[in-house]
Amino acid sequence: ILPILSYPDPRLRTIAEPVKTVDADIKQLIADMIETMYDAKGIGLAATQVDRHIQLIVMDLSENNDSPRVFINPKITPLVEDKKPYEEGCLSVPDVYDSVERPVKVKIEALDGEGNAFEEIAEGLLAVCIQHEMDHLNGVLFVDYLSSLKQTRARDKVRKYLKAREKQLEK
Ligand SMILES: O=C(O)C[C@@H](Cc1ccccc1)[C@H](O)SCc1ccccc1
Ligand SMILES: [Zn+2]
Repeated sequence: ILPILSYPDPRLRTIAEPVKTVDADIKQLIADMIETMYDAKGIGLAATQVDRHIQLIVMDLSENNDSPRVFINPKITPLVEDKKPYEEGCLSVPDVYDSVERPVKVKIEALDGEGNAFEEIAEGLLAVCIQHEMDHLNGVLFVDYLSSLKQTRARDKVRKYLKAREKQLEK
């Protein structure tokens, strides 16, 4: 299980580098990130969130959490102007949820966990999640789209959440 960076940690603002070769190290990181994502009850996780600054995203939108997906060096192209709001959360901004508007349909071009290139049209939750994760690789958090008042409240909420969790762990 890898530690997940929490907002407003500046390392979350790092721009991720492209992956050159999908070697054994990358495959180990993929396995570790998938385990970390399941443990944290997330449906997506970007390498940035575990302080590894490479263009790697893992995701599992399935019911029984048994079909993980890997996106390496992903490129996203919005296919429609139409945007829709979605109540987003983030494993790096625990206990904060708010509405974010994003294009409803995007094209994804990426490499899979074996390094093979693929292309996919995404709508619905996959479109929301891949754009949320892509933001992480570009040092962007969903709270950046909210008002400064909401960002202040988010910082306070995360601080309180982490303090409470610390106390809990000390017992
Ligand atoms: O922190 C992350 O990047 C993982 C997010 C991905 C996500 C954010 C917004 C909308 C969809 C996915 C976590 O999975 S947040 C927890 C969660 C779980 C189920 C549905 C939505 C959010
Ligand atoms: Zn997130």
